[in-house]
Amino acid sequence: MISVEDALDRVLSLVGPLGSEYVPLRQAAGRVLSQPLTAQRAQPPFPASAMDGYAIPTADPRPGHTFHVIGESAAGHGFGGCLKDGEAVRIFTGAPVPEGAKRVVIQEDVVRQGARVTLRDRIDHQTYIRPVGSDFAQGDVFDPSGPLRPANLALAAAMNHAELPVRRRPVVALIATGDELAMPGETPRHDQIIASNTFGLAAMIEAAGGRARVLPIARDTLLSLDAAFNLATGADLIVTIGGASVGDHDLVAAAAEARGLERSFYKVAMRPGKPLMAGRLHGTPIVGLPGNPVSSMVCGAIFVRPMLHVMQGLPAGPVLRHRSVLSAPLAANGPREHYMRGRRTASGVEAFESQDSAQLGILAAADVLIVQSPHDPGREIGAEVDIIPI
Ligand SMILES: Nc1nc2c(c(=O)[nH]1)N[C@H]1C(S)=C(S)[C@@H](COP(=O)(O)OP(=O)(O)OC[C@H]3O[C@@H](n4cnc5c(N)ncnc54)[C@H](O)[C@@H]3O)O[C@H]1N2
Ligand code: MOO
Repeated sequence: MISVEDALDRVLSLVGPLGSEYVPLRQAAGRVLSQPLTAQRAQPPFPASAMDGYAIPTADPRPGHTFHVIGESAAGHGFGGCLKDGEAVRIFTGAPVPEGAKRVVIQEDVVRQGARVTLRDRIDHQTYIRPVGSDFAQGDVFDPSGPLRPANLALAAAMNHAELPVRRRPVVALIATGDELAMPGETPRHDQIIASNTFGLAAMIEAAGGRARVLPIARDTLLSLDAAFNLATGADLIVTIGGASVGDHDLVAAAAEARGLERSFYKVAMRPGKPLMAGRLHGTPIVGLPGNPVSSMVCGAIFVRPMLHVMQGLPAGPVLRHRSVLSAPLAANGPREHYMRGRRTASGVEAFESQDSAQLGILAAADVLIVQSPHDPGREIGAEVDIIPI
């Protein structure tokens, strides 16, 4: 058995960044740029008014000062002329500030009578002019560090990019295995259960930027598993679920070996998730998850998600941990790193009493995994712990 850290290094060494493609802005949310963007123009591209009011050619006007209004500048309809002493242009937010203007006076600070405006008693000292390029200059480089967020997309649009160069989404072939499995909505035999992990993992993969290709359930025969591997051809990553342990019907490794599996490791000192397997099958990375529903989801979060990050060009590393304090004690741990299903409470976090890796109800109620090191002697209320939000 290897450590979780070692296993993560090994699975991450099986993958690398995928190629890139251009996608329309509207499809780029959550994708990762494959090259930095360069602003095609400055923003604002002209000195722009920040307020509704009057553009005047005087930087430091006095109360009572009067101007003759000679035209209007609206957003999308600038004023063509140049302001001279004693003149003003009616202006609106976002409109180009005319040549010769030194500042904008907001309309609340003037009295307008016909074509004349007179400044009221109290006028502030702001110019209300946004200089050219005060948001970004032409040629500025934008290279966000993570998946594209809504604000990033707005910025890319403002830089006049209609399509963005992004990493290809990793295609993940998901193979659930087991004679006991039926699909949701089917009428299972009394000795069957419903395939559940598949759907949790598919959602996890897609939330992490991948595309899940859910293949038909493979039965517990070498022939059926072989057929499933054939269907996985072309995927960027193969993930199997179940059949990873030592039982007579746990045939995933045997079926993969018959096809030339280069195994990287089998068994990790973690709980749940001990019978995890990883390697390469004809060049394609493969991860064999344990079948227990919680085990497969926890291994998905700890190993598959970071692999998908690397495939999209994001930095390699473990899932982000936070610190919290215990609001209930933790019992001593055995030799495996324990990823305990827990919940946030008013004063910290606490682990659920049952940590059975078959119980999806508890996983669904949990909002954190509390990480307990191997051989940890146990912790009192108030002790600090690492948590992983889920
Ligand atoms: N003698 C030993 N027995 C077991 C060991 C061991 O070390 N020695 N390890 C245990 C651990 S830990 C785990 S985890 C499980 C993993 O077993 P497998 O990966 O072989 O998984 P299966 O036997 O196929 O299934 C286990 C369990 O999960 C259910 N399952 C499987 N796939 C799905 C699915 N897609 N959706 C929902 N549920 C699924 C399956 O019906 C079983 O109940 O082995 C222990 N045994
Ligand atoms: O380590 Mo197995 O993954 O629960 O129960």
